[in-house]
Amino acid sequence: MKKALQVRILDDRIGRDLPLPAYATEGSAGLDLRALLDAPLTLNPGDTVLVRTGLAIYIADPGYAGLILPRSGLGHKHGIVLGNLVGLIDADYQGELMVSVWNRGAQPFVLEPGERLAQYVLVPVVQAEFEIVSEFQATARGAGGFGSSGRQ
Ligand SMILES: O=c1ccn([C@H]2C[C@H](O)[C@@H](COP(=O)(O)OP(=O)(O)OP(=O)(O)O)O2)c(=O)[nH]1
Ligand SMILES: [Mg+2]
Repeated sequence: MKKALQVRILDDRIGRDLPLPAYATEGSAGLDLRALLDAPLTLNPGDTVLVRTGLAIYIADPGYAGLILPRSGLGHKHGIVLGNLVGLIDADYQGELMVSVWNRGAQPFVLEPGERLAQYVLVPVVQAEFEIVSEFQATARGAGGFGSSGRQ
C-alpha cells in the first residue's frame, strides 16, 4: 500500500549532494535517512548526538505515525543505534526529522556526510478511546505477566 505524504526539503544539499530518501527495493519497509553533516563526525563510545536530516515529513493523518529505527548493520557491527532506541514521529509533527545517534559500542565511529544512518517506517496507528469500568471480564491470563507462563 502507498500513501502520499507532504515533504519539505529544508536544506539545498538534499537532492543535490544527498539523494532524497527512497525505498531500496520493492519490498523495503524503511526509507533510509541520511546524515546532513558539514563534515565527518566522530562518535566516541558512549556519545549521543542529534543529527539533522534536512527533511520534514508531515503525515497529517492521525491514523499513521513514523518510526525511526536503527539500521541492522550499523547497530550490530558498529554499535551505532538510536539514543531514544526508537524515534516516534507524530502525525502532526511538521519540524525537521532528527536522528539521535548513539554509539553504544566500544570503538569510535566516524559518521560521514550523507551516510545512511537510520530508517523511517510509516505505520498505521489506532488511537485509544477509554471506557472506565470497575471490573474486566475474566481471562485465563488475568494479571499474570513478566514471565508468569514460564520459560519453555
Ligand atoms: O527520533 C525522533 C523522535 C522524535 N522526533 C520529533 C517528531 C516527534 O513528533 C517529536 C516529539 O517526539 P516525542 O513525543 O517522542 O518526544 P517528547 O520528548 O515527548 O517531546 P514532545 O514533548 O515534543 O512530544 O519529535 C524526531 O524528529 N526524531
Ligand atoms: Mg511527546
